[in-house]
Amino acid sequence: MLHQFITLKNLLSSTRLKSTMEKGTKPPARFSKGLLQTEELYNYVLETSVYPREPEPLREIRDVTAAHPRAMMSTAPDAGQFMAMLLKLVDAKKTIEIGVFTGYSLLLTALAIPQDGKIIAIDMNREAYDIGLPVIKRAGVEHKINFIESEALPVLDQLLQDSRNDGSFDFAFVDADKVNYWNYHERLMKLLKVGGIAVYDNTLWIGSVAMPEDETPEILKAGRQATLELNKLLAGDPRVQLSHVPLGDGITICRRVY
Ligand SMILES: C[S@@+](CC[C@H](N)C(=O)[O-])C[C@H]1O[C@@H](n2cnc3c(N)ncnc32)[C@H](O)[C@@H]1O
Ligand SMILES: O=c1cc(-c2ccc(O)cc2)oc2c(O)c(O)ccc12
Repeated sequence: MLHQFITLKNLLSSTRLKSTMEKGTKPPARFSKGLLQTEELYNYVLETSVYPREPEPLREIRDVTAAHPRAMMSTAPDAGQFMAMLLKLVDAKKTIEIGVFTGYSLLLTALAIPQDGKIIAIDMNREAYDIGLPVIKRAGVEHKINFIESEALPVLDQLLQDSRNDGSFDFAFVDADKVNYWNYHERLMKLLKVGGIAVYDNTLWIGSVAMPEDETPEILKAGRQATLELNKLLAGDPRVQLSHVPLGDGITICRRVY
């Protein structure tokens, strides 16, 4: 499906962009490649500031993921670099991740937290995780990870059954089914400590949030609607300080304030 998204996106933008340019008008921003002005600019950021500083195990996990038909689902390396910064800034020790896939974001988290740090990593499908696991093992951080193969909501509800988990997490990363992000947020607002951080991925949903509904490719519509609703709810949530950052596919940082 992801493959379809990307192909569709590229197809759509290149054909529409071409016809717009043939008419001699400036292409509207929604047709630009990626979230930056040009693909070249994005590559400049990656080549200058991201790849040279990317830890070797993360490069390896990108390599082993590259052959996967849904490889583009991995967290973007620039967004990952920013997450590693946040993890260090809040001195995160106890974290939770929803949506593991082959483990790029999981490994960057495991590398950023201390030796005795812990990550509860939830994914309903273990198959992709097993592709990245040898890299995680070689990096010497597997002992920090508790991988749970499950739908995420029941796991969060189970954690909330134990009052010792209330306000105990430093950091959460959500990168799974868009329709449930608000359900995850409601639970994370109890599990995170005050000052803890939740990061939501894909909050610009491949640029579709700024497309008119009737110009949005069918395949993006459900995710676009869910993301539009989530973004509105998060922006109006007084429990969090928020920053909507245009890295990768858009990430929204929420810091619990009470
Ligand atoms: C975008 S990928 C995660 C990418 C990952 N963060 C990375 O950096 O490679 C989304 C993952 O969420 C998982 N997922 C989707 N819906 C889920 C749900 N309801 N509960 C748990 N996992 C889910 C999928 O199986 C998939 O592996
Ligand atoms: O179809 C996608 C695409 C992405 C994506 C796009 C651009 C980036 O810089 C990073 C990621 O992410 C997805 C995702 O997280 C998901 O759960 C499903 C589909 C896609």
